[in-house]
Amino acid sequence: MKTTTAGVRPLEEGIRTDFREEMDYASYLGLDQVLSAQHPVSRPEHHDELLFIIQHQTTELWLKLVLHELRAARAHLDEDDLLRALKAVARVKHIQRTITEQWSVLATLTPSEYAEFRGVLGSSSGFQSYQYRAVEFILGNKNEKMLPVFRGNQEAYDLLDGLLREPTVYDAFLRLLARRGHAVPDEILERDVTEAWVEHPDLIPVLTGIYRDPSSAWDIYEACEDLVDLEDAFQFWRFRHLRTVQRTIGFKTGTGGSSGVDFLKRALDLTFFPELISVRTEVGA
Ligand code: HEM
Ligand SMILES: N[C@@H](CC(=O)c1ccccc1NC=O)C(=O)O
Repeated sequence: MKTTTAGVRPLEEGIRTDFREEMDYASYLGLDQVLSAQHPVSRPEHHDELLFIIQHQTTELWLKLVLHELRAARAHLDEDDLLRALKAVARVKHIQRTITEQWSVLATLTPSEYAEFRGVLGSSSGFQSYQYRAVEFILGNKNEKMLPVFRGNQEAYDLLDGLLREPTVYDAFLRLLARRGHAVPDEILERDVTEAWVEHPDLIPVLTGIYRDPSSAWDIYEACEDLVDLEDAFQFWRFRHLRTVQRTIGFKTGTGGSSGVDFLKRALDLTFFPELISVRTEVGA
């Protein structure tokens, strides 16, 4: 009878083992920088602060990729390459699902554990996440009142100031629709892109026409549904964040100075693409 042995798997002849003179896994990934970028400030160091830091840093790394892909999607839309834009959006949706799922790790931080080191955080808060703001801006939730928060960080300020002045992914999508001959209102095509998006009622009939006859523009119809997926996924992240906040600090005031849960709740009422929601009221009405 074959017995199970703990044993040791022999290394194959061809496996490389000498990286004294060439790039290896750690040097390619810059692991010396990445794995030495966690600096707990609690003294003595609290066991759970590493979790708190890594949860944020992994989210920020994923947000860096989200921004990279949304910039690419916007560029592909500007080049009328809708399918290539949708491939970038599809990747973003998977990233969003990943960062939403990882809330389950932070949810293992109990209120008592968090209270033991929350004090060392000072006024720092995720409210000051410039990559989160950048993703909100490129999707259309622009707010120039956010920029002063980043006066002390020129790189962050310039990133957000740039995105504030650029068209959003939705602008690029609607301009593509106009180039395809759809009656996108001029007020949209000529809008001040530094402003937050507000619903344009005259756009709804254009989208209703597509939703009532998808065969007239299947790729546009699919793109609309993908944008709604993107918004849903963003809201799911906001909701998981809100639930995590509620379970760790209840209804305390936030370190960033907000009312906390009630302030976060109001973000759930926002929508990046209001007309794509309103069209659902019209279809089948
Ligand atoms: C124990 C865990 C957490 C607590 C208690 C918490 C609490 C809060 C609170 C109270 C706010 C409102 C602003 C303020 O007054 O501070 C906030 C905002 C925010 N937090 Fe967290 N947070 C936690 C984890 C995270 C994590 C892991 C991230 C990931 C990056 C994050 C990202 C954000 C963002 C982006 C905002 C701004 C949201 C908005 O403006 O709507 N938070 N957080
Ligand atoms: N605003 C949070 C503090 C907090 O969560 C935080 C602090 C420093 C860096 C990131 C944070 N995450 C999200 O806000 C609180 O009120 O406890």
